[in-house]
Amino acid sequence: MPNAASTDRPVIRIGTRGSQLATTQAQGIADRLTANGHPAELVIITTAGDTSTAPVAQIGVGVFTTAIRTALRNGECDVAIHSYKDLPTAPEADLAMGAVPTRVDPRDALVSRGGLVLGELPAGSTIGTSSPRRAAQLKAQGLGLEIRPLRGNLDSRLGRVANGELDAVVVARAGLVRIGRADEVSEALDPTVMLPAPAQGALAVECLADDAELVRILAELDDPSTRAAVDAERAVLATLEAGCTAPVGAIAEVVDSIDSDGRIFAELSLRAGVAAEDGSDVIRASVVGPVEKAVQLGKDLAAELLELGAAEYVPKA
Ligand SMILES: NCc1[nH]cc(CCC(=O)O)c1CC(=O)O
Repeated sequence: MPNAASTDRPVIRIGTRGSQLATTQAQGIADRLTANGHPAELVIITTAGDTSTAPVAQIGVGVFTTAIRTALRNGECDVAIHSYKDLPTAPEADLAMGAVPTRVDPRDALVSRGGLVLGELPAGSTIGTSSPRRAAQLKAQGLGLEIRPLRGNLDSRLGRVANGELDAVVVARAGLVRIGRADEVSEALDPTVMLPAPAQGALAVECLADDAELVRILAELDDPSTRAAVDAERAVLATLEAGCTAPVGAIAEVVDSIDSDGRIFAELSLRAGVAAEDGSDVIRASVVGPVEKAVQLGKDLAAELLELGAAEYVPKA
């Protein structure tokens, strides 16, 4: 039975990429909307990122997201779902971030043949990633690993370990969780070793800003803690004027703090870093502050990174 929030609106059409990962995460949102009394279905949209296997650094910003936003603006769908980390940081005045649902594990994951953890991989092991952020942080570990390019869907990336082409790959753990393959993770990489991409593991659920009814419906799916964390992480990226392929990592979490009277209150803990592409240096900084100051915390932390020399390692977006 539809609940009190139900409306007479036609079925909500959710635009998503067609990969197994994308459709799984979009179906999760469709199911939640339907359960809330707002029937929803998926509309598959092909993006430049799906039709090219060139490194994202070459195809450019927005490869996975532009086509979905265009479909939203053209009325081919009512809602656009993106992996939040794929979204450019530039604001879009005609679009609303209707919901940032509770994120899954933001960490990167090592998937290696034989289940070896990072510290067990022998020097000379080949490790697949086309992400400058992952490559730089792996090189900074000084383990003598050989970085190899890696694109394609999750299934084909993992396949290159299984078929012996590579000794290991690094991918977002969230992707593996969403497609039900978290058991293949050899090691969830701690952020002190590998800072994840800003917004990794989070979804962006957008609609047109002037669709007030849909803005209200989507708000039911919002997780304010995830939204604050992602806002802080992306403020770091935006302030550094770095693109999604820059060697910039950031992770924020809402944590419990305790005041001088012993009262527990929520704060936002934010860590971020910028790595030299060759792994010769990683500049890191961290801050803890009010959750409602998420964006300012991110801006301030980026300013601190710049003071520490980050600009040298950040290619302009
Ligand atoms: N850049 C592609 C991309 N966009 C989102 C994810 C994973 C899931 C997520 O972070 O939400 C991936 C794959 C990866 O980085 O391994």
